[in-house]
Amino acid sequence: MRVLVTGSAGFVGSHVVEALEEAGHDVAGLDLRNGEDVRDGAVLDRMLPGVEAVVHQAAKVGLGVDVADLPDYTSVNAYGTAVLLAAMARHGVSRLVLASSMVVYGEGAYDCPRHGRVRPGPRVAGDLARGLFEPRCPRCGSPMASATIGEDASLDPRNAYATTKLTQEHLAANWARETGGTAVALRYHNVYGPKMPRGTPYSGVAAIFRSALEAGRAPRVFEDGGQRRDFVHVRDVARANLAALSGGAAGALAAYNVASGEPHTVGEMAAALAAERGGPDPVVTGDYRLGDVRHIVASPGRAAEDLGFRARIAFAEGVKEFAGAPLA
Ligand SMILES: Cc1cn([C@H]2C[C@H](O)[C@@H](COP(=O)(O)OP(=O)(O)O[C@H]3O[C@@H](C)[C@H](O)[C@@H](O)[C@H]3O)O2)c(=O)[nH]c1=O
Repeated sequence: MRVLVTGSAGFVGSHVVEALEEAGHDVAGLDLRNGEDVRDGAVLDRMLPGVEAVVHQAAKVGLGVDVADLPDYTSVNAYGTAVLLAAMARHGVSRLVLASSMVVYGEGAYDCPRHGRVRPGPRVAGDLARGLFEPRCPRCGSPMASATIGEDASLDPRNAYATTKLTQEHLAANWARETGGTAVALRYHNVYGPKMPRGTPYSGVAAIFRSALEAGRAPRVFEDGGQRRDFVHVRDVARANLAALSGGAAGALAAYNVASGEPHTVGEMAAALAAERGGPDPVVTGDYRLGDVRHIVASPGRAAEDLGFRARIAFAEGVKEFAGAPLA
């Protein structure tokens, strides 16, 4: 297939390009680093003729918790996707794979012993400052056990980044309905791996820990380090994109978790990276970021069933490689 990858020079995008080429696809790339803006319809008009599918990775990423960030996130993620979809319609491109994110869920799922499956709201500063990190049942205050989250869970985007990621899904669903196109949204969990951007506020915790260790500093673990995440290796994420190119159904958007199915705590990630690099040992600070979710544990079953995608790189193996791999 002739495939256009947007964000092709980025962390995930560059691995996607490699995976698609290895599978024999004819890949074109578009990236801001090469002066190509997805919001520029004329650029798309030049690149889309002959393209059969678009894999849309270009986005403004990061935490996006500052209201001042809203215009930029909306412009790049929401408006950029709208321009891309309109151009795809003009050129009769009928297949889209979209990089979405687990942030569309907000907090993870929990089981209350009295009320069953619960989706708690944001944790409050007062509780976090007192070290009360685990969300309690909003109805009865009982402690809850974290549970896996599936694609049918209610969506609860809580910041600029999350809101524009969900908007991208809605726009893609609209495009699919109107044009009969096929859209697959991949909700990435915590992606890590070679070429991850060096520790900036915009990169994930694995890169931030890795950068600290490289500089001889101890990784600083927030809360008590018990926050659960699904760390999924970037080459597995690239394979998920490849699988998504032949998934989905005409006229609709299908959304999938892209996850390893093997949750680990943030403390485990810090400890494993520090052990691989020979220290320094992580420091558990008790600090917290307001707006962070406590646990988000993915159910990877639907992607396995519908797309045949199963992550192959286990945590121990992936972290061992990442500890010594190049960062961007
Ligand atoms: C930066 C940092 C985070 N943490 C904790 C906070 C969280 O509980 C946990 C995970 O934090 P983060 O990796 O920042 O991600 P996160 O789990 O909040 O996820 C979000 O993060 C964005 C970077 C991505 O763009 C988003 O798509 C989304 O994945 O690690 C530390 O303990 N130490 C640190 O130095």
